[in-house]
This record gives sequence, C-alpha cells and structure tokens, in this order.
Amino acid sequence: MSEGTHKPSPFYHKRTLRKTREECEHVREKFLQMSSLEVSEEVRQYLKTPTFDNWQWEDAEIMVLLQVMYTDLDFISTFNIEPDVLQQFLYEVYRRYNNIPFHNFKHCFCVTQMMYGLIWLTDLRSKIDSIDLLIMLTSAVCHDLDHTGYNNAYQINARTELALRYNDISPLENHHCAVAFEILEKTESNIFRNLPTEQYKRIREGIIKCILATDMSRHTDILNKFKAILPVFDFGNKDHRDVLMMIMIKVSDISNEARPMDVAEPWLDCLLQEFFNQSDMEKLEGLPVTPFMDRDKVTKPSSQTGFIRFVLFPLFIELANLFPCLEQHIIDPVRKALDYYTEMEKALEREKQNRALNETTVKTSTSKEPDANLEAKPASL
Ligand SMILES: Nc1nc2c(ncn2[C@@H]2O[C@H](COP(=O)(O)O)[C@@H](O)[C@H]2O)c(=O)[nH]1
Ligand SMILES: [Zn+2]
Repeated sequence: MSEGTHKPSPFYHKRTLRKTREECEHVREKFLQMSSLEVSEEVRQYLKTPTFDNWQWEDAEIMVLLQVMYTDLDFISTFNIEPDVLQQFLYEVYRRYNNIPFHNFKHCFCVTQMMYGLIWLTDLRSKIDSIDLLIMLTSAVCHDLDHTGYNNAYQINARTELALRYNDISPLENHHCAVAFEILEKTESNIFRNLPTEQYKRIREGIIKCILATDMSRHTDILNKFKAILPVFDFGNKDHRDVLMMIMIKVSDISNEARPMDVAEPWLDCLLQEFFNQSDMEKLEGLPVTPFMDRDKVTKPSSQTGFIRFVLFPLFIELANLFPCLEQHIIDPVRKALDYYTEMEKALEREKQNRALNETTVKTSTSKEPDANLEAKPASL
C-alpha cells in the first residue's frame, strides 16, 4: 500500500484478543476456591523441574501453582506479602494476558516455572539476595503482559500505537513492563506494598531491566556481556548479578525446547500459528513480510534447527558454564530436540524429492500420450 493510504487502526487487533469479563470472573472464582486447598508435596517437587507439563493444568490451577512458587521461595514471609494481595495480583496478571496462540497466560506460566526450576536447580538462594529472586520471578510472570501476537517488527512497520508511544524502541517489552506497573500501582494488587521505598525502587529497576532484556534484538549484546564477565564472575558484584538475571530470564523465555518433546512440540505449533497470523496480516496490509514467519517458507523443522543451533545452544551453553549442573537439564533435551527436527527435516526433504519425481514421471508419461495415440493410429493415416 502506498504512503498515506496505509492507515491500520492501532486497536485493530484488540477487539478479539481480550478475555471477556465472564471468562475472567469464572477463572477467578475457581482460583479462589482452589487456593485454600493444600498442594501436595509431590506436585511442589515436580514444579521445581523443567520436565513439568503445563498442558495438564487449567488456568485457575496454574494461578494456584504460581502462588505456591511465591510461598515456597519464602517471599510471602520475607516481603510481608498478604495472601489476598498476591491472589489479586495473579488475577490481574491472568486477566491481562490475551487469548492468542503463543504469548498467552500459559506461556507466562512456563517461563516463570522454568525460572523457578533454574533457581532451585542452581541453588541460587544460597548465592544471591531474596530480593533479586523476587525480581526474577515477578519479571517472568509479567514479561509478556498484554502481548497482541504481533512482534516489534510489525509494531514498527504498521506504526501502531505502541511503536508511536515508545519511539520504535522495544515497543512490546516497554508495554509489558508498563502494564506490570499499572497492576502494581493499584494498592489491592501491589505485592510490594509493604516494602520500604528504597526496596521498591530496587525492585522496579530490576523488573524493568529484566523485562526489557527479553527483546530478542538485544540478544547478542546481552550474551556478549555475559561471556565477557564469565571468567571472573562474582555473585557479590551487582553488575554481574544484573547480567545474570537478564540471561536467566532470556533462557527461561525461550526454553520450550528444553522440555520433554510432548510438552515442547505443541508449543512450536502455537508459535507457528502466531507467526503465520502475523505474516498473513503483513501480506494483507502490504507490509514487509517477516521471513521466519512466512507460511510459504517456514516448516516446523526449518524453524527449529536454526533456532536451536544459533540461538539456544550459544545461550544455554554459557549459562551451563556458570552452572555445570544445568547441562543435563537444559542442554541434553535441546540436543535431543535438534536430532528430532533434523530427522524431520530430512524426511520432509525426501518427501519433497519424491513428490517432484512423481510429478516429473506423470508429466513425462502424459507428454508421451500423444505419441502413444499416434502409434495406435492406423498406418494409413
Ligand atoms: N523459532 C523459534 N523461535 C522461538 C522459540 N522460542 C522463542 N522464540 C522466539 O523468541 C521470542 C522470545 O521472546 P518473547 O518474549 O516474545 O516470548 C519469540 O517471540 C520468538 O520469536 C522457538 O522454540 N523457536
Ligand atoms: Zn515470552
């Protein structure tokens, strides 16, 4: 579309994404009923592992599980968080994740659950202050609030309200963060309301840093910073801790392939569904089409093999350099996923070649048909 005529409504995508009031109220009631029930020790332990299967749990149960994380990391007692305020916070968070294929409340849960698992697996409680752990967990909970299913490239190219508001600088991540603090501005959902101003300031600064770090356009920059400090890493150094916190939210954010195959693969289907929705919209609106989202070019294996080789491994390996115990939990499963998608890629390639071969055979045989007819004609002709 030409300049000037292209004017997508900034609220174009907002009509159908939002959860309805009825849906929210229904989940809230269930959550409140369930939250008084005791979660078993078996589930509490399972919740600390990257093998946790999110697909077995409905949204109200997921809210209870998030509550368990705050409780079992002792945040309730350490930061004097009232149970009803935590419940209201979690409800507001649930309400403000949209009904979209990938960046939804279940993604929020998975990222938070991975962060929670990493905290336990690395015994991080013995290495850094609780306040940093609180920042990490809460950042994970809030990191994609009100995601519309269209990435930053789209926001910028379509000149959406978010891109305008944030001057094309990480529009989504800035928005997720702003929504988080909108929730925290309300007294009834401010889980930090009993903290002294200085602590609140530190938490706010930390959450902003962590959420903004999830913009993948900053990936290489953040990873290089981490690599540079790794040989002299010091848990007592605030600058080092800040980079580690950013790395850990990044790892958690893109960690689906570190999960068992039957948990991870449906997530890829959801991601591709969201990618394809975006590229369809880009085509419809005459915007540049994001190549890795184009349904005419991308397959499941082609999407994953490159992502695993060039994004996941380089990132996960560095975190495992600091915490060698993570190798078996996040590197080994990703290696398996790479094998799985490499095989799938080969199978698809074979299928494509066979199809091409069949088409050539059909073409050759049909192009021979007139000759055959001719041959069948009487010699006198
Ligand atoms: N091809 C794949 N891309 C992935 C996968 N997991 C994540 N991603 C990409 O990274 C960003 C993560 O940031 P978020 O804050 O938006 O969640 C996501 O949007 C994808 O573009 C994956 O398994 N394969
Ligand atoms: Zn995310």
